[in-house]
Amino acid sequence: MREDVLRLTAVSKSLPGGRRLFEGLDLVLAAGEQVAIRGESGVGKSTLLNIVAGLDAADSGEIMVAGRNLAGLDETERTVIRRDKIGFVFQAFHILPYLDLAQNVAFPLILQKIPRSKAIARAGELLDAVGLGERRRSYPKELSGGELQRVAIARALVHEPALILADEPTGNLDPDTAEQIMALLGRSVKQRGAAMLLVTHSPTAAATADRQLLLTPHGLVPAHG
Ligand SMILES: Nc1ncnc2c1ncn2[C@@H]1O[C@H](COP(=O)(O)OP(=O)(O)OP(=O)(O)O)[C@@H](O)[C@H]1O
Repeated sequence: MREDVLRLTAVSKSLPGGRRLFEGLDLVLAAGEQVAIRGESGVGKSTLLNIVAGLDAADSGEIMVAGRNLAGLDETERTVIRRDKIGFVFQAFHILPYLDLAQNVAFPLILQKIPRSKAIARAGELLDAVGLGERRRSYPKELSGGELQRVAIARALVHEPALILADEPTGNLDPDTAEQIMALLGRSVKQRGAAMLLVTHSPTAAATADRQLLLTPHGLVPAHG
């Protein structure tokens, strides 16, 4: 039996001032599964993604990513999990301005010490998949917000991560491009037996997931439409 890609057990988080964001949160993502999380602005959706990524700490509870318990790891080991197992599509794109698009997309592979020519070739394939293959030698400042979003998606998929964390991945995209991007993310998840945790306010993007959940201060509850 395959292990779950992500398992959260009784995760709680309060803000520095003491306000409790969420309490006793449980969630399991099986291989091949896409889960959308919705919820009011400020309820803690982005914070939850940061906790799963090991970029923020929960107050209590257990977070298992690809069979590894984040709490049992030191910062170096957490960095390796982030680098090898997770693909990020976050609101701040973190696209590096001094690298061209192919170099940006290849970056996760370069960090894994994949030979440069192979990494750049693979980045080109991903840029083709998001419709930016012709722009591979362009620099980020020459791109629109929606194009940068697509570069971030190509980079999130290039190293075939077990877990994709996506925060409003279609936020800057027109409806047609958004649909194509969600289909690309979905295919990538299903074909490889990866999993995706998607945070979005968009009912259309959320509807592409296998399950929709609502984040509330009392935990995650099933959401509909
Ligand atoms: N470092 C911090 N210190 C204090 N408060 C913080 C910090 N980071 C986030 N917050 C607060 O935590 C709450 C949850 O923020 P978060 O970004 O997780 O919400 P969200 O559900 O993703 O919201 P949105 O839908 O608007 O993006 C907000 O009230 C925010 O102001």
